[in-house]
Amino acid sequence: MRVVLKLGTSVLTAGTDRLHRPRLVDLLRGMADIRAAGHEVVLVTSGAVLAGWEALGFPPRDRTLAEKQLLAAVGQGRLMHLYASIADLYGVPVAQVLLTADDFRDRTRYLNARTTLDGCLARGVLPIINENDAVAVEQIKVGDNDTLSAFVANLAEADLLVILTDAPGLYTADPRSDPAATLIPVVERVTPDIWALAGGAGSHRGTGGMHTKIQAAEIATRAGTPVVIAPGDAENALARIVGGEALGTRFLAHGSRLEARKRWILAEIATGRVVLDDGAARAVRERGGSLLPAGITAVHGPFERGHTIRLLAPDGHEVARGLTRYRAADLERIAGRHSRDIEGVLGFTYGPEAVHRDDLVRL
Ligand SMILES: Nc1ncnc2c1ncn2[C@@H]1O[C@H](COP(=O)(O)OP(=O)(O)O)[C@@H](O)[C@H]1O
Ligand SMILES: N[C@@H](CCC(=O)OP(=O)(O)O)C(=O)O
Repeated sequence: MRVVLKLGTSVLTAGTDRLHRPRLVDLLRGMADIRAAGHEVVLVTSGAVLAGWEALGFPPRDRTLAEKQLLAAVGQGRLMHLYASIADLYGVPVAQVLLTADDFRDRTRYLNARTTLDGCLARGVLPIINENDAVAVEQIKVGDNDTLSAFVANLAEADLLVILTDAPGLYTADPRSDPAATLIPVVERVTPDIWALAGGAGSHRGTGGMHTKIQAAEIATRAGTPVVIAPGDAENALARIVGGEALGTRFLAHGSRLEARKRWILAEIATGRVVLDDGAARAVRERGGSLLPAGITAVHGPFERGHTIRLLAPDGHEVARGLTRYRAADLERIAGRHSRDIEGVLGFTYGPEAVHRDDLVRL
């Protein structure tokens, strides 16, 4: 399974004012354990602002954006240093990836971020993601790491999103203020009744409380990824959740990830077209195979890398639709050529396929 794990400030501090080192050791051991069992982990972490606050000797709290950016700039490096040194104990190399909303909006940046994540996972590196707070002004911010983790789950096409926090899961009311509140073990759909359960902005150190977690669950489950919100202080929480134990609250996915992806590809407006030779048209239509540049006879742009394009048979009949890995101008130069020539012709390569079979919907 590919798992995106989100750790909130509340988990990293374990109820204190500082990053709680023993808690970080436990969490990293948990990640190392499930990696050793064959799973892939992408970590989305908060805690930069808190780490900066700690490093500067706990100055009076100031909620302005400029102050938070300053604290994050001070804290992000320290946070990463802690992660890197503890992960080292378990032989896990780490990578820092800082993202903002623009990285999800701009298709080229989106695809490049995905390439980096895939590269990390293929090499056994643990990617550690946070919002790039130091540069992200209000207009370009995702704003909270729960939502960021749902975007990352889509980007990484995760099989599961686990959000660990300081509450035992989603309760019928904020358990801090209502002692009679009880745990909701399974949420089939994020309905208005579920939204109504989210209290205010959460703990005094966290951002967003349960509201942003429900929002994250809605985004991820719509794209086909189930979500678990669970307590960060439960022993072996991650391994137990990945093993299927009912810990915290599980939000069920709407259909499979592949179905969601295909729905999304079909919903895109496709103005670009490529014409395939007979062999390629048959491979795509009959086997759902990838489209290689060698099978392309004509390119009708303009389109950019990552856009949805139409794949036409030699008679003009549309056989499939898919996301192109190359923009029109580049495809024109490599059309009809062997994939091993791509780098020589373009000076770079995004891989041997023009449209990968995972990005293709047959019609
Ligand atoms: N219905 C609810 N069920 C559980 N927790 C809730 C609910 N409504 C509000 N909360 C609050 O949300 C808090 C978790 O959010 P937050 O402090 O932002 O954590 P994090 O730092 O992990 O993102 C909990 O401590 C809890 O007080
Ligand atoms: N990017 C910020 C965290 C933002 C955030 O959503 O915090 P939290 O509610 O603790 O997950 C930081 O690193 O401090």
